[in-house]
Amino acid sequence: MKKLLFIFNPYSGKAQIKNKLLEIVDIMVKAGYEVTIYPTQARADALNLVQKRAKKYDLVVCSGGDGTLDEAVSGMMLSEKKVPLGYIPAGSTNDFANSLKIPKDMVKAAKAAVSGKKFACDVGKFNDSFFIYVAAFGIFTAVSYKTSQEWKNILGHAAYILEGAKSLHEITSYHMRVEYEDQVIEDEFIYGMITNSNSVGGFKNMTGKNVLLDDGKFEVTLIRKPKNLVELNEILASLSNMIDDTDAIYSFKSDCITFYAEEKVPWTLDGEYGGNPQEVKISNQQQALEIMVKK
Ligand SMILES: Nc1ncnc2c1ncn2[C@@H]1O[C@H](COP(=O)(O)OP(=O)(O)OP(=O)(O)O)[C@@H](O)[C@H]1O
Repeated sequence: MKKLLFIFNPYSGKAQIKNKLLEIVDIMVKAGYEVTIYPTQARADALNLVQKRAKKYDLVVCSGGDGTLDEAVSGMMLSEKKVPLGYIPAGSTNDFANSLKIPKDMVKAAKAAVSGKKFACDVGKFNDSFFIYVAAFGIFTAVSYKTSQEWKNILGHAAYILEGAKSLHEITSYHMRVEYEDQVIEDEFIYGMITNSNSVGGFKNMTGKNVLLDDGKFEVTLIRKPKNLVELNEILASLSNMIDDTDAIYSFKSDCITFYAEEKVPWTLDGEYGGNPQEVKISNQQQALEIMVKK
């Protein structure tokens, strides 16, 4: 009999899994799986369990928010043997599920997890950690460490922080040297985002056009510290129109990018705190993970 490991965060979102659990497990069993069920008990549980146990199963399905998905992906990347991963979204924003066209409805997502098709998805490696759709630092991220609910307000927050700064010197920025392919950029940055997703913070097209999740490339957006009020206004205008029409925003695609900062910089990985390294190497592990999506 095929074996399925089902890991869910019972508290994700509004704990809506409580009303769906029976139906979800029934779908798994009807699809021919013997199911092991594990409600996460603490942070890092999903990561450790997937890393240690995935190899004994034919399929791993996780349910929760971005944090749980990130842990399952990281666990799978560290597992001796990778097996396909299904995802039943239960968090608040679920940018990545939208990008992959994984249904928002938990029951439909469960069906896709057990009888959908495999999609070989790119995974981001961030020093020794992993992310599935976004690694970011800077002004937008400070608020988003807590819950991804707050991602929804990132643009509002950015505008607030930028506009609220009495002088440009008040905006926190990081001096960094950024290297990718044969390019080097050295500047003061207020924000950086490396993504593999069509939407971030619930905003579609925020990450650029023609985004593919299996092309081995990230979309990179870096915002330089504005030099004067004119530039600040250009940045705000670009952000609110979601179009890049200012020199203060660098945007490009790359498969490998290195950041050297003069100080420690706090990052988020998939909306969760990702540590504060001074040096970061981010590389795209092309099609490293099979994710179950709707047929
Ligand atoms: N039993 C638990 N007690 C405390 N924390 C947990 C537990 N189970 C999981 N976690 C941790 O909670 C964090 C957030 O979980 P998750 O992303 O699934 O939910 P969420 O925050 O409600 O979703 P979203 O961020 O999309 O709104 C994860 O890092 C996860 O490791």
